[in-house]
Amino acid sequence: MASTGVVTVYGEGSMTETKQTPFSVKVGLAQMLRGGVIMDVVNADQARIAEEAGACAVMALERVPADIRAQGGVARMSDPQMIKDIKSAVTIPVMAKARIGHFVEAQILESIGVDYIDESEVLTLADEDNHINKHNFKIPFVCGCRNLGEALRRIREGAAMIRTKGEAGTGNVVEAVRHVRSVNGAIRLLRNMDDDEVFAYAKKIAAPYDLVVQTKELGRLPVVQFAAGGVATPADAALMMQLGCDGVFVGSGVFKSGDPVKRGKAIVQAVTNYRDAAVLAEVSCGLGEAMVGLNLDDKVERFASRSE
Ligand SMILES: O=C(CO)[C@H](O)[C@H](O)COP(=O)(O)O
Repeated sequence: MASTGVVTVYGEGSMTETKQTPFSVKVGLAQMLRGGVIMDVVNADQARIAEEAGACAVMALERVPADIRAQGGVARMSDPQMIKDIKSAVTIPVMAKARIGHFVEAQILESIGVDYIDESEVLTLADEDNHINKHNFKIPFVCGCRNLGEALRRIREGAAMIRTKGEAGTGNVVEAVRHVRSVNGAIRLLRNMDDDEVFAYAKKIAAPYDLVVQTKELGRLPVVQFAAGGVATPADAALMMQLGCDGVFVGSGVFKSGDPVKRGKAIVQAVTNYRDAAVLAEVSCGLGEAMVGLNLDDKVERFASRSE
């Protein structure tokens, strides 16, 4: 995780090859984001704020998750022109979201030159059974997960980067913590498992056996693992890092707060200095209003459960 040095690139020989770009190259590209913050932005001005704050990449989408929750309706891929405007406004990588299973949205995003595609449960599902075959694309994909089995299923489909899902748009970090602990706790169990037990464990978590073995050997996922969904403060971001993530996605937490410029910078500083409580205290001072946030009772829709 963040403290374990360089991630081994597993790909050739052990995972399905893409038709266009070796899987290991996509995994390597995603590794370049380690230690960074990826910020959701909905226009070029926000993208400039994110870059200025030190974000390692931006996620272009038409509504931050808190607004998707509040406004409802079908959430789809953003207007390609808006994404192009964001691409022209910044020098850092630009990600964009496609609906789960909507490989044509992904084809469009690839054709306009986005750097990464997020196949995201934050958008409305396009296919209830199938995710995109990500090996058919030359750019890397990031996908969400709640547990180890889900992470490895996405990697088998070609995801070069994993983010734990959390509950996007709630400003509540509890689900993000649950999902990071679930993935990393399962990896700790796996690490201590007898080799003979791995066959049954792979079946139990519905994950490809060879990827389970690789994860056991590495003691971590074979791709970068970011946290997402509900991170709203510098302390939340540092918590994700101390729990073993490689970086953090922040959406609503920045641009639904009282002072996005200040909070964005503070969250980036917190991820860089995640073990330094004095720095965390300093950057947490005077940030203005945090996003209001939601307590997760039964009435709150769980985006994280939309896919397995
Ligand atoms: O959808 C995302 C990643 O795919 C968002 O970047 C992330 O989940 C943002 O969530 P929040 O608005 O709660 O910070």
